[in-house]
Amino acid sequence: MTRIKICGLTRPCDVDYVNRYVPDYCGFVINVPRSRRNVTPQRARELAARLNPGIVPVGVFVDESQSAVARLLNEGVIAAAQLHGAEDASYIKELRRLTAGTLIQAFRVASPADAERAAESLADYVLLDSGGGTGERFDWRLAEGFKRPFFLAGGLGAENISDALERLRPFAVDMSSGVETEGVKDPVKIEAAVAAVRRYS
Ligand SMILES: O=C(O)c1ccccc1NCC(=O)[C@H](O)[C@H](O)COP(=O)(O)O
Repeated sequence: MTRIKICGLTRPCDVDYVNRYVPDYCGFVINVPRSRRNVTPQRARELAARLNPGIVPVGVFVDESQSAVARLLNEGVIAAAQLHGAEDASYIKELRRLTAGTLIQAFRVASPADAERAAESLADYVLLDSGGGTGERFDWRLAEGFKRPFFLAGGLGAENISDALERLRPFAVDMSSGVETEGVKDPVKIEAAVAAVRRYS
């Protein structure tokens, strides 16, 4: 069954929405001030404490120090870290030394070389994306036949999910903009997106 991640939760009611529709993962964008979905580590703690224990909390980071990422993993605030910056193999090796948490490395896929780099990642999973929370799709032809389990992200929502699953067979789909209305999470869109994945699976 294809896993589902709903990313970019910022408010207690967003957590209530995912608790209601139960995706497999949810994401908090932590310490990324340029993001409108940014939350502080303390806010992430409060939101994660409200989360259904059956949903895996993921921290989304951009070039955060390994010690700060490991602290949130080792405290159990998050169970996985999604790395969305320029983190390289040495960064991941050091992070692995500090924590046993699951690591997801995000790649912006704009060329075949990007997909090749992603395939070599030392992380547990890779996430193929157009950017980070942009609501835009990348050229899916670049992910056809991708050789390891991956999260598919970028411009996904209830309307294009079955096409994505049919073509690319990802391990998981990750949605943020596509389950928002006027910049905030929309429970009707979350319900529709989760149902679309479950229906297909
Ligand atoms: O959401 C953000 O603002 C963000 C900022 C910086 C790095 C990552 C960010 N988001 C990651 C995600 O929300 C998802 O992994 C993915 O990019 C979803 O994108 P989309 O559904 O296209 O909004």
